[in-house]
Amino acid sequence: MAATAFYQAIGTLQYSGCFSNSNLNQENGNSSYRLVSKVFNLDIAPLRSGTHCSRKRSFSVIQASTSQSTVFDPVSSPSNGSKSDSKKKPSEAALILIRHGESMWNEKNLFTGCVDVPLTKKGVEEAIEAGKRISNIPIDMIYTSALIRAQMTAMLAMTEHRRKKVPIILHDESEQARVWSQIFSEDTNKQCIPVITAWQLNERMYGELQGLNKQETAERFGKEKVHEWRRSYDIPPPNGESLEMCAQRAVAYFKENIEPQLQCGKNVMIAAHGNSLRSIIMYLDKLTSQEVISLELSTGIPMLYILKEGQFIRRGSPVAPTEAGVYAYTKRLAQYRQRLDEMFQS
Ligand SMILES: O=C(O)[C@@H](CO)OP(=O)(O)O
Repeated sequence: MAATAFYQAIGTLQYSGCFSNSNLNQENGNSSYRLVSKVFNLDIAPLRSGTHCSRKRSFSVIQASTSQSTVFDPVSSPSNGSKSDSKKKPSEAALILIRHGESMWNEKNLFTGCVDVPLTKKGVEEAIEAGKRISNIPIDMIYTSALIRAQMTAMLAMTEHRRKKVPIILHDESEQARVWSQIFSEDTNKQCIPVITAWQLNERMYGELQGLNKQETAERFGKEKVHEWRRSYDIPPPNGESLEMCAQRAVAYFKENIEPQLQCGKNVMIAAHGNSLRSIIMYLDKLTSQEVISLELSTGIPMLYILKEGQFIRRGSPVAPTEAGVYAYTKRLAQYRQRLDEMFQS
């Protein structure tokens, strides 16, 4: 892979500012550039298969299948190991974070928050492009917010995944919804990826700014004030949520529901929003409330983390599916890709 290509791709994350004066660990060190060197370093630590992970909620037949790793899958994801090592504790899982593609209110420069706005055509294209970038990375479970722009992004991205499993939204809003969305074929279940929607992953509620133009609001209230509302950690916009308040629900949800899946070896994708993901990244990267101020996420750019021996390691953004080096982040991911290559010969 040309290093410049990676620099360009990672640059679009606008993710460097927060590292320039941070005390992050070596993996996450000063800006994206340390990530670049990491891409070429093969991590050959042996991966163990996942133990069975119990889900808190019951999701009928699909749920059962997501926890059955003993069923033979010709391209099983790294979390689904062989019978012989199924008792060992998993030591690694992939976590993909994607901010939704451009929404129709991003395009109009309006504060959006919890208003449920769909993607633009550009946002659709960004989601598909994001899908190409993660098409060789195993995904066992998907979490999205309750908002359509995040759900569209997840679904569109999955149309590009080489494994061709079908993402299925698990409806558990009522007993009837659960019963009526059951699947009665175990074979079909094995080809599905459960998608869990959670309001806790929603964009932060922007209060009385929702629907206002960002530029006009800055002219009216002053640039500094609006920047404070948009990026400070603990100052909420009028009648809205601060990032701290958003973190209280989003990070709590992550810790309670998503992290246990990763610890069980499940590979997870989260499609969510600028601020709910900023709060989760703040937790993963151990950013301070000062550092998070300059953390900006672009629309539709996937970011990969590896959970390994209890630590989240940020691996940056996969560049393109054709770049072999990108998928050699770990031996386990490289093996997954190799199996896909062998199976689909593309
Ligand atoms: O309007 C919003 O909901 C968010 C994300 O688009 O905006 P900001 O970048 O100001 O947090």
